[in-house]
Amino acid sequence: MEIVILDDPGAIARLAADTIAALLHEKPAAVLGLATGSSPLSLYDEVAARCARGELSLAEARGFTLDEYVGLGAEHPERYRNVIDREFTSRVDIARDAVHGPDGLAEDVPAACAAYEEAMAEAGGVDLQILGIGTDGHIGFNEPGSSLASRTRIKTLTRQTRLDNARFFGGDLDAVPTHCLTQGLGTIMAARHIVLIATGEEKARAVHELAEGAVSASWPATVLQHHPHVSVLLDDGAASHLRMAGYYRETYAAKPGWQGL
Ligand SMILES: N[C@@H]1[C@@H](O)[C@H](O)[C@@H](COP(=O)(O)O)O[C@@H]1O
Repeated sequence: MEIVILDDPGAIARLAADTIAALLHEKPAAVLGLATGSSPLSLYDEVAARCARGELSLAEARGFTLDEYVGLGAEHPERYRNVIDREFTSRVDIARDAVHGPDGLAEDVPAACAAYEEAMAEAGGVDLQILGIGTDGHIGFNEPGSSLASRTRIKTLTRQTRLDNARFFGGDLDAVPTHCLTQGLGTIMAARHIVLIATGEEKARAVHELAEGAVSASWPATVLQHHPHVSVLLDDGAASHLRMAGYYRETYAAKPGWQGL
């Protein structure tokens, strides 16, 4: 796991966008794993700006989102399918039908989850997975207690996650769905490269557990310690509980500029 601490949020977005650009240069039809939440927004802005300037094309790329609320109507602005269209798909040149997400309105939920796993496998798996992290250490919507080997399935959201996400629902906790479909931890672990972005002090405890805690379902993101290629991009606030912050800073500062994540 490589920990990169950058004070400037723009630098985090540029570094993550450089990583996407390098991948697309090698493999124009790359499969991107897309995350919702506020953490990747400046990255999506950066990718959209590069596409607008003609520096980057996602015309052949494909995308799979991590998760989806259960039961939000097709037109609901917070339905993750709509969020990802608004924040990403509609702003870059990726084909709209090349971006997929779990079906939160499916009648047969287990079948929809299995179909989603199959679609990802058929696409050849995710090349680069963008991740955020919840304050309780969840990734996707894999709440504490999630099996480290889990695959796409229905989950009950914790009260903490619903409280955290109430800001997207006008501050109304009751408006936040109670259930979601999410790629499992095992599904996320199958991605070839994972770039996790966390900013702000409210993420500091979760980031400490992710990088320096014991691997445990109590802090689901700790499963990433078993992944061979994870890049964790942090600002000072999110890095503020890291015991080894000085070491991570020195290590990254000494890294040759040509070497990507
Ligand atoms: N399902 C999403 C996660 O994918 C995201 O990482 C997390 C953190 O969100 P934010 O980036 O807004 O802090 O929130 C939600 O629960």
